[in-house]
Amino acid sequence: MELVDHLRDERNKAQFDVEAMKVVWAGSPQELQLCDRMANLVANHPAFEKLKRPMLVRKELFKNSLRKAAYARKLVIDLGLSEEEAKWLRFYIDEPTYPDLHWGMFIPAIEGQGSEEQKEKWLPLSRNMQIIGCYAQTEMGHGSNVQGLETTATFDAQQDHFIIHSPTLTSTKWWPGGLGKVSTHAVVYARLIVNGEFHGVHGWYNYYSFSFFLYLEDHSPLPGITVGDVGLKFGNGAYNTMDNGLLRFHHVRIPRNQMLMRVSQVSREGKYMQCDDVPRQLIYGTMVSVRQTIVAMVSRTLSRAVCIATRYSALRRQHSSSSLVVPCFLMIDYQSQQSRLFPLLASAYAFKFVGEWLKWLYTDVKQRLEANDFSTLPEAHASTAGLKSLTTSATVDGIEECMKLCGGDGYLVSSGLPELFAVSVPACTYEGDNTVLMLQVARFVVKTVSEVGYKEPLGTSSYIRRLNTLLHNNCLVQTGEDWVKGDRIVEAFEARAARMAVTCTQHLAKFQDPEQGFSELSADLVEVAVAHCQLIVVSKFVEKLAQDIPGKGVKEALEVLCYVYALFLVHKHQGDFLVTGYLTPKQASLANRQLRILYSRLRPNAIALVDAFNHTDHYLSSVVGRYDGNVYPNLYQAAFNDPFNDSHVPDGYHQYIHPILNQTLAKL
Ligand SMILES: Cc1cc2nc3c(=O)[nH]c(=O)nc-3n(C[C@H](O)[C@H](O)[C@H](O)COP(=O)(O)OP(=O)(O)OC[C@H]3O[C@@H](n4cnc5c(N)ncnc54)[C@H](O)[C@@H]3O)c2cc1C
Repeated sequence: MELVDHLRDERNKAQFDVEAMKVVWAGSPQELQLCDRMANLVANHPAFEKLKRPMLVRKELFKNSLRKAAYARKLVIDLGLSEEEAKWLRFYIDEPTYPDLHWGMFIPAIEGQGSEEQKEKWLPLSRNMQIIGCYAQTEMGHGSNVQGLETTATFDAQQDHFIIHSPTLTSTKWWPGGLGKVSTHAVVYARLIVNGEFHGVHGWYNYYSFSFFLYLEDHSPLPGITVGDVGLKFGNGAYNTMDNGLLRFHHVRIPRNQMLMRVSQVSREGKYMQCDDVPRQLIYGTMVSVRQTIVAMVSRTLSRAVCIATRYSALRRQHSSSSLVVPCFLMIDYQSQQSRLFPLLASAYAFKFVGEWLKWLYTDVKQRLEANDFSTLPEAHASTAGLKSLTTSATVDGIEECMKLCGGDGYLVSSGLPELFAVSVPACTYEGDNTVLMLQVARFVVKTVSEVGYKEPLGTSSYIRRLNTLLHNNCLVQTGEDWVKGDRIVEAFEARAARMAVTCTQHLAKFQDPEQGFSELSADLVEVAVAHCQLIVVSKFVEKLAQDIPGKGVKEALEVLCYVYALFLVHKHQGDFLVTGYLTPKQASLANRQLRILYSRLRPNAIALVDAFNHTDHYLSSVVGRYDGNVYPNLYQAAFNDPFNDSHVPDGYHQYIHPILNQTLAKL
């Protein structure tokens, strides 16, 4: 049968070289090739089928995910895949499972916090997956409040052991992925008690981590350990493939050398020592690394939702208001649809580029830390925390919007969007609750503002050096075209962020107790942090455009996306820009008018821009987002693929419907 491309006309409208844009999106020709290879390896392997996943009950679902993880491991071994290739293989399998935590948290924790000897012992075992580990920090009563962690590790000098104990119900380790059923080992965070003295109660990095066995040979828990799964989570399929666990200790003894001892140690005699040559700040480096990975991945998640909604919008026809009989309008041609969809398309690209920059930042910070230079650490920490928060929140909201953009069919599991939403929501919570992270960013920004004059702001906060100019010079825009200039846009975001930060800093100064002030103004402080982070995203997009970008029309298409992203934010947050006095109402309205012009320039490129994400149909797993656009026959078929349609007579029909029809309910 001849394959028909229902989106061919849309693809023909593209004004840029899609293959060149694929390279820009992937980061390099090598990355494109790598991702393409791994995506197709997964798409063509029967073990990684995923359409039935939302129909499975938890136990079947979990077994299915274990099967996939085993096949993935087998492929890694059989094909001799590198760690980088294996990472992309797992990504395209598209199912949260224990290896995510094993590779993403357990191994980095040992690498970052284990002594050389411990690394030599545990890393080969971990990398061969002869042991499987998880990362157990959160407790039932203490998530964001890491200072409150209650699990204790008491040193027993006589036996050269630590005794790990959960003194209260609220000290139960709660949520760690991979812990519930699979992990043989855990890195557990606990308060260290040596000679009756607590060590480290002043911050999360003062907690101590221990890596040890949880199970006996037959996979029954070691004596004193209670372990299990926290229970069913939101959504069908979604994050339920992961065994997020609970863990309690009843005076569990582990050898002293199970404490991760790179940063501090306890000697055989029970002497606690900080290792002077290894800075504790190194642990921040791990956080920066994990969060920058989240930002890198989340742009792909948003791109996936946007790809589905854009393709469906470019296929589905509606009636025009003048003719209610002849369907003529494509959904994508409604201005209102464009004003909801195109900013999300632009956001996916914006987040991709800021993710690339974060990757660079992490490498830079790592090199500096190794050379004992901590000068950029606070700024790097604030940037990664803030961008993790900003991008994951926007992505989750964006997926929900994409669902609505597809109308009723977006709500069907077969659209791929409900499960994508359900699996993505927790990214707003894990690795730091997004609001709590924004408050940390706000602290950093306010501190930077208050130190102006005697401490030089660095990197992404260097705009604060020009505080005077930013506070007093208002926007110079006179025409709509004035809005599509990179330096003007960046200056607008700088002025807004600087003015909001200064106002908040002044309000905080009125409080005698700074912490009380911080608490009372926390809602405003979050907005300061959002303004600071949006400035980072906008300025990194503008910086990207200053680079040499090959390919016919590619740079021009990206310019449109950049200004759509920025002007959409100006429009959405125009209250900030107006209240701070930087913009006049006329300038705000010019921005909005220019945004509409940009939407019309983006329109012909819309399908090509989502094709440039290079997503396979397997990865999208969406009937309405298929590459060929052949939606309706497949949507119809998907309904009949649901086992619920196996029979016309559902279970319970005779028992509960007949009595109503036959008027025999009295016998029920
Ligand atoms: C799917 C999933 C996987 C996870 N995986 C792991 C894992 O592998 N290992 C692990 O150790 N943990 C894991 N976690 C736990 C996760 O790290 C915590 O859920 C997270 O730190 C938030 O803590 P919490 O749930 O206690 O929420 P809370 O901290 O209780 O937050 C609840 C609400 O209070 C607000 N809030 C909290 N503190 C403040 C404050 N100071 N100021 C203002 N508002 C505040 C928050 O914004 C939020 O709205 C996972 C969680 C999920 C959902």
